[in-house]
Amino acid sequence: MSELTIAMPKGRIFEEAYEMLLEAGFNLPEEVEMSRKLMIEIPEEKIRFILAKPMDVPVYVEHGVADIGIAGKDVLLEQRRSVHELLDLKISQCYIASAGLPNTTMNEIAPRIATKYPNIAMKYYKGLGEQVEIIELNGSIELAPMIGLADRIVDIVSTGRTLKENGLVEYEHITDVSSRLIANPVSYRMKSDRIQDLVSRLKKRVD
Ligand SMILES: Nc1ncnc2c1ncn2[C@@H]1O[C@H](COP(=O)(O)OP(=O)(O)OP(=O)(O)O)[C@@H](O)[C@H]1O
Ligand SMILES: O=P(O)(O)OC[C@H]1O[C@H](OP(=O)(O)OP(=O)(O)O)[C@H](O)[C@@H]1O
Repeated sequence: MSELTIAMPKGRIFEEAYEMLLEAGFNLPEEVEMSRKLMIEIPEEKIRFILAKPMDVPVYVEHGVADIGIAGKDVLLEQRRSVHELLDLKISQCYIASAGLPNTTMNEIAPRIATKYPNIAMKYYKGLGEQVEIIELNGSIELAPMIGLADRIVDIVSTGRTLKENGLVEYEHITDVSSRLIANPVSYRMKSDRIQDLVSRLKKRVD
């Protein structure tokens, strides 16, 4: 049996993904959840986990240092890396929307859009025929319209609480997001038995 390296995102996806793997019958020690280690070997399962920033998971998978990984659709749409998307795990469900201060129209000449997703935002507004200036931020995106940095934000919405508590309203729903199982194309061919086994076990948890 070949060894499988799985890139897991730290942060909010981790817990749900870890639960799914447990439910799918993988014998994972609690250590994976609790420790600060970034690489964890599970010899009995011939699995090695690497714990990465969510935005970096597709990088490890594209380069083949991880055979498979778990990544948000937002990250996949933003980065468009050469990886196979194998399964919608239907966890960490949310969506990407545009939002801003209530009752405001966008500045007609090059409206400013603050976002962590410059490619998704650019593509969206281009599709609407609007020329925009993208202001890239790394977090706390909702601040941008509040302090006059941008006319709109393009960001993740889940419960809507962050928008509400900051006096913003949603304007357009752009796309739905959930976490996906992704694979390196070469690993997918070379380790197809192991990867197919993982996919079918996880699929049972999703359906
Ligand atoms: N509020 C949310 N509710 C549900 N899923 C979310 C939410 N925000 C983000 N996600 C999904 O979870 C993924 C990881 O989000 P997380 O906040 O853990 O990462 P991050 O913001 O990139 O990391 P960090 O906060 O460490 O910089 C996102 O790529 C997205 O798919
Ligand atoms: O609709 P809600 O349930 O309020 O969730 C949406 C918020 O969650 C994410 O932020 P995160 O918590 O990752 O913080 P960040 O600002 O550092 O990205 C996202 O960027 C929104 O700000």
